[in-house]
Amino acid sequence: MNVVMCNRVSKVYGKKKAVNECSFTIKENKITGLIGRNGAGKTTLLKIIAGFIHETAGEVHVFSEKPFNNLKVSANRIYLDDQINFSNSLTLKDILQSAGTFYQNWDQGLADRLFQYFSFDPKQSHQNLSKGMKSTFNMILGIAARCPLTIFDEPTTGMDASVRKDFYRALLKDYLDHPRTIILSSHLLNEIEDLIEDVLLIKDGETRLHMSVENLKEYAIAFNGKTEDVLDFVRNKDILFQKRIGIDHIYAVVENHLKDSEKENARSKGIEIVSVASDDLCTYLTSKTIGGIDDVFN
Ligand SMILES: Nc1ncnc2c1ncn2[C@@H]1O[C@H](COP(=O)(O)OP(=O)(O)OP(=O)(O)O)[C@@H](O)[C@H]1O
Repeated sequence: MNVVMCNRVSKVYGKKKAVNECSFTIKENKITGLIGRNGAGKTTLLKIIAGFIHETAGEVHVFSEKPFNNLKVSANRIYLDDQINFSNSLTLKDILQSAGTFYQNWDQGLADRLFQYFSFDPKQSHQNLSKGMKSTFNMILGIAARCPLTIFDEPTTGMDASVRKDFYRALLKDYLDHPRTIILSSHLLNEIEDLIEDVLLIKDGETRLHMSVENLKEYAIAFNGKTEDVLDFVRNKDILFQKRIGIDHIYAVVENHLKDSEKENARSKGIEIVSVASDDLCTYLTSKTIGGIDDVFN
């Protein structure tokens, strides 16, 4: 079953198209990583899916309903980001307790154990938490709520490395016992690569790619060798990224549609064929130029 369906969804703020005709579906009980650069439209897209803001054009369905101001959708999803605010009169313990009355699948025992593990003070107010501690507290809410649709918008903002690791591990462990549909946005694929099943990559508000992490690993291939030989070899191919190495060498990345015979041909010319890390590939696919920052200096 599709939990999220977006068909040519756009969101315009004044003259800015934050989301531009995005189309994709997210199936039930999958963890999807929404990856994109700063300003790519991740938050806008997630807020549309959560039902906080209305799309300008296109069609969005969440649990087969239009999400904006929809009770069924809001009862079945949780959206967490670092902007979340709670009343100052509530302590952290109060917030956890009231969450239990709000979310049908709430696991108070798990929330309490995570709360203790991360050494929170039950009497503290949410407002006075540090940035990283706010994110950690949000994580507890997001995991213990066990909502059928769980949306984390850049959940690890401010977290230190060990808390980040703990977060991903806790989320994965709980997901394996209680599968649900989870969307996590991030700038960095490598951090969440082991956790997610699918990658939804957006660039300038448009869907650039939507596929499994497994397929993403095979999506591109790189050639490393003498500039003349490599450029000759990739002449009729779309170059996703290229970088000059030294005086007469180049590294060029193209989509991986190569036949074995072509690979052999490249090798026979002394060109090295190397795989491309998924994280690097996402950077190349969302870059404004095929040379990246080097183009500024060339
Ligand atoms: N309320 C708003 N009014 C005007 N422009 C907005 C508004 N919200 C977002 N934008 C613009 O829409 C674009 C997409 O913003 P969005 O916050 O969705 O990106 P993002 O991918 O989440 O970015 P980041 O990774 O930096 O948080 C940006 O150019 C941003 O300036």
